[in-house]
Amino acid sequence: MSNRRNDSFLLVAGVLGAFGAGLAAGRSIARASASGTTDTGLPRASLLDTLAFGMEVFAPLVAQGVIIRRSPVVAAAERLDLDGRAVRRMQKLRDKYGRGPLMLPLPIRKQAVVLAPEHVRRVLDESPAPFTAASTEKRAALSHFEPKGVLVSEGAERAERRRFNEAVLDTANPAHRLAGSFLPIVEEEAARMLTGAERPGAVQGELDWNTYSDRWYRLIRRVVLGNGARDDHEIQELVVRLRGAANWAGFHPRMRAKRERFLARIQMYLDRAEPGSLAGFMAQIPRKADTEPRQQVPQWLFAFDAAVMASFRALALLASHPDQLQRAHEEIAAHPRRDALPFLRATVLEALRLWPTTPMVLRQSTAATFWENGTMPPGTGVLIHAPFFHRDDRRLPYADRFTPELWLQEQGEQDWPLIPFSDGPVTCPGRNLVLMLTSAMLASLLDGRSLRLASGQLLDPARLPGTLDNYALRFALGK
Ligand code: HEM
Repeated sequence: MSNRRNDSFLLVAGVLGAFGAGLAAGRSIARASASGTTDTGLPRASLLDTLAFGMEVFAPLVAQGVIIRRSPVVAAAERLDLDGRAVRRMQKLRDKYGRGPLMLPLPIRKQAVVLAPEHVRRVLDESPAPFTAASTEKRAALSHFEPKGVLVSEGAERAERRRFNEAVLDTANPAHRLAGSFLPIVEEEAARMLTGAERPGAVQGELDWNTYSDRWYRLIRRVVLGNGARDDHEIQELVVRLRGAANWAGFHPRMRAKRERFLARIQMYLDRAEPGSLAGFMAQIPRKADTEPRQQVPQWLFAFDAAVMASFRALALLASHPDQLQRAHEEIAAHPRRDALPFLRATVLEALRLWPTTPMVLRQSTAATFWENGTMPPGTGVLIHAPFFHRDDRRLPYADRFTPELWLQEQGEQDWPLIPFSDGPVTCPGRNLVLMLTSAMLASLLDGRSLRLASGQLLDPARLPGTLDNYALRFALGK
């Protein structure tokens, strides 16, 4: 553990060092144009503001782990309120520079930060062209395990892989057409979580992160690859190792042998095509030469992590809001079928709004783009900081409160942009599947049971924390 902690602190120092060095090298460039606007009219951040952005917004997110979270850094982020500070820094940048997009004077890269809600909408609506999701840093990270995944694909290949993902994940359908196979798996794994029977040392009736996530990973392998993969710990270890490397993007050597072993194992399950799993369903979906089915699967295995985190945090929200917990119990009693639980879905969405699991939505412009106040050159990285738009207390009266109603009614312009699953043509195609499984999991755990936060103080409903360390949460569930 202490090695992991040292690693984490080294990483923070490294990220800050790299950002600082880049800035130092770029000093001369910035001096040449210190007027606060670029040659093409967009506002340009001062060196000090760029450094503050690097230290308070960018570095904490990279240090917490973009592809796989580093738990000790998440704990430190909660203690130091790093995500809250990041939002306040973004507010200061908006106060000073207006609507943006704000260009950062980095020597190594053209980089913009989005400051206005309508610009978020534009960038997401105009993806993947001229704002490609396959940005340089995303390609560097994801090529460790899925170089042909849809998220890092372009042009006709992207269109085909997107079609394939949407078909297998049944994107448009609130209840996946394999709900009849998936929901009993949720029920079974929830029951095992509750007994904790197979984990030595686990306390009966108490649910900690290790028990919760172990059972979820088993559930995910069953849903994605089939029951035969339930205890395939090797594939789990491979995905964790490869994602660990991906956190370092291009700075970590490629582990080609591991990647091949991982993809070959996925292929084995796809060949087996177990009925009732996504692997089985996939076998019925037409494909073309460049679909690359097995390279779409790693994203499904790893993106479920966010669902595990969000649903555990959703439990913390319910435990801290007795009226809402009562409402959850009423919904569960009234809906014995677990494929339509709007309030519990809204609770998971709120956990994702309050603590977004994709805090940085990244794009890169493929052509010059024209804005009210200037032109952004092609090849510019565009960063949308989701927590700023989700938790901006100057704009949103509910910024720091649990507000499930937001997701139960039609969202208004004033709520835009709440983008836990992104939006536009690159929006997450797994959204409905995730919401179905997580809400069913919450229902199975809470059905007829009381819920208490056993790991510490309740959350303050008037001011929810900027970071919530999911790894430290523990719940008592009783009859
Ligand atoms: C709570 C859980 C999840 C959250 C919050 C989430 C969020 C996101 C976000 C924000 C993006 C867009 C990234 C970008 O714009 O750059 C995305 C993309 C994607 N997600 Fe999810 N995701 C989740 C779970 C899943 C699951 C379980 C699957 C599959 C089973 C999945 C499949 C995908 C795929 C394939 C893409 C790429 C879409 C494309 O490039 O067109 N996600 N997700």
